[in-house]
Amino acid sequence: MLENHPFRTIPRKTPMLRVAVPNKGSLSEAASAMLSEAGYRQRRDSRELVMVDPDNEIEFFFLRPRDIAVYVGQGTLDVGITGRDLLLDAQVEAEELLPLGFAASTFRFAGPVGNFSGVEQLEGKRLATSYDGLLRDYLAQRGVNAKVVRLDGAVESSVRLGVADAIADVVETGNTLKAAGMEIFGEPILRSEAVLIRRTGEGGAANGTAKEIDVLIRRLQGVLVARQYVLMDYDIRKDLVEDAAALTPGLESPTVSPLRDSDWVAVRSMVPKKETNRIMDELYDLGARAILVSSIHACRI
Ligand SMILES: Nc1ncnc2c1ncn2[C@@H]1O[C@H](COP(=O)(O)OP(=O)(O)OP(=O)(O)O)[C@@H](O)[C@H]1O
Ligand SMILES: O=P(O)(O)OC[C@H]1O[C@H](OP(=O)(O)OP(=O)(O)O)[C@H](O)[C@@H]1O
Ligand SMILES: [Mg+2]
Repeated sequence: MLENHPFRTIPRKTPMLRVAVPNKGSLSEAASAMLSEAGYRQRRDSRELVMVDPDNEIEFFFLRPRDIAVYVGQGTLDVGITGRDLLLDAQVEAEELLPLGFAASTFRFAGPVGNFSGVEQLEGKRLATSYDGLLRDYLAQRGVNAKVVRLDGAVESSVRLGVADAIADVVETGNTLKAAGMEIFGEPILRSEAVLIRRTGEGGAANGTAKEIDVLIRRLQGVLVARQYVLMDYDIRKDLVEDAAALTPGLESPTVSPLRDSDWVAVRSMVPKKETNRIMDELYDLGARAILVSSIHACRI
């Protein structure tokens, strides 16, 4: 009866790794893009609920990002990609394995312009949020008693509509808050980004998938490094090589190779992508020439 059902499990000797991937929202596209870059097959049609990658012995389940921590926490799925804020909000037995460097946001308090300046002013107030678990924990830690109003979305409208005095919500650019006549106050409750998660403790890799999880982590780390670093090559006079190496220390140590002109050497090093131009300028000022930058397509560190 289950033969053609999308959730049928294919009988196998060793269990496949079961991975939860966001099917919609802010995390979805970037998560699938990262998995593709890491060499995994991803769905072509956004209505697909499950997809097997037989070459890598992995099954991907496309689920709501908010639900992913629940499936992983219960051990139904081995690992998943979700937001750190969603993981903490779910209050389940799952932990972060690897930050993934996309969908960065902060979770913050905000109120009508001029109304609040600190968390202590929230005592006895009504706070609207979609992340009530996260917010209740934070308020309890700080000993603030406030009424938490749980809403599904468009939280910025809740104050104007009279159901709350202030809000706690995801802030990326701050444009949504500004448009609603609100401003942030207090320290950020949390800094979030997409993360790879796994069930906490003993049950972490209960069904013999520890090796596949390690491979997945290493591949994702490879993508992160390839995205964050470039390869820099340059020629420099031998007596300046120590100064140059200080500018381009690389991950372990730069490669220094001899040149036909024995007064000069060629140096190759990995450099943080964001600092490429500053480092090129400084190397040039030092006397380096033929400075070349190339992107890293893939790597294992
Ligand atoms: N600008 C943003 N808006 C919402 N969530 C964001 C944003 N930037 C990053 N995120 C992260 O995305 C995750 C929320 O994803 P989710 O799919 O639930 O929300 P969404 O993008 O608001 O989708 P939807 O409202 O369509 O359900 C959280 O981890 C959040 O921190
Ligand atoms: O700081 P910004 O760049 O403006 O982004 C943050 C806003 O984006 C999200 O809302 P979304 O559009 O997902 O609507 P929702 O609140 O209904 O989920 C989030 O809940 C904030 O409202
Ligand atoms: Mg939303």
